[in-house]
Amino acid sequence: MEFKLAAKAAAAWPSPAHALALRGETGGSRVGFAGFGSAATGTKALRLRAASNSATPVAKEGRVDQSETVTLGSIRQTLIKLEDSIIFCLLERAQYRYNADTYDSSYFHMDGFEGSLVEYMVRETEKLHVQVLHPIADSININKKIWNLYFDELLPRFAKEGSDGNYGSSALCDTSCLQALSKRIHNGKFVAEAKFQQSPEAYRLAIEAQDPVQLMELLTFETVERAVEQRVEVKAKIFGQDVSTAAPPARKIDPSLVAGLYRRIMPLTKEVQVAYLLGRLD
Ligand SMILES: O=C(O)C(=O)C[C@]1(C(=O)O)C=C[C@@H](O)C=C1
Repeated sequence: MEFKLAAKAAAAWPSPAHALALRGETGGSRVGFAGFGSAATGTKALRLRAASNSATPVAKEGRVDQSETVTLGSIRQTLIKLEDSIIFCLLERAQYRYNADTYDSSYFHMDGFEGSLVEYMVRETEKLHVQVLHPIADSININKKIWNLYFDELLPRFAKEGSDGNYGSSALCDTSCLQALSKRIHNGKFVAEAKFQQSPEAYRLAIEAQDPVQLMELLTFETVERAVEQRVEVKAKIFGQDVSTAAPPARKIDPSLVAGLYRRIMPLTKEVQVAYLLGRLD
């Protein structure tokens, strides 16, 4: 499968020379990366074999949480904590080179599995989570877009070119990054539930009209978004500072990349919110 960079993203981030290496290597869409899994250490010619490790389904309860735990304030605090998780995941991955073989299915062999090491790792670490939301939440999953965002737009911009042989570690870090991004973006379901509970009448009209544009206007807070961008850039500067170097300190990752990433994350979080709200009265 071949992917194209979104024009918006290309404007936000410079295109690296090795981005082209991604074409055709990241086509996995059979993913849902909510869980966490085991590590594998790579070698140049990957001939990895592992026991099948399917996640055990967890019973789901399709009920709406009407308690005070779903408040906009508390969910925004969760989103702020997830910023740290995302930045630390990116910093972990940035210590390895791009390692193209991690994404090349011809370098990875597993009986009964067609795909790359990273696709295998993500699939095997997948888990189901219990939710306390309206049942519509279960049908909303934009992991394919998150996969494309990470592998097409983000990773080639922050991973150094070339290979260092750490394919398993790279795949493990990629899996953690995808999980953190997925968790953050799908938390939009909780944000939307909190907003609905806070102003049910305003949202009810837009939901009954099945009007995604009006819903998008209602749930958007530009000042909050600008504050998020500024905060994550500052965090990336501080967390990614290499203290072993003399002034000016070297950065393990370009802080503007993280701000750029959030300019892509927030619209996806809002997309999840709109999808949730459109089905909220079903
Ligand atoms: O804080 C909110 O109200 C959110 O909906 C979250 C979020 C975000 O993704 O950070 C998304 C939309 C808003 O415009 C502001 C911020």
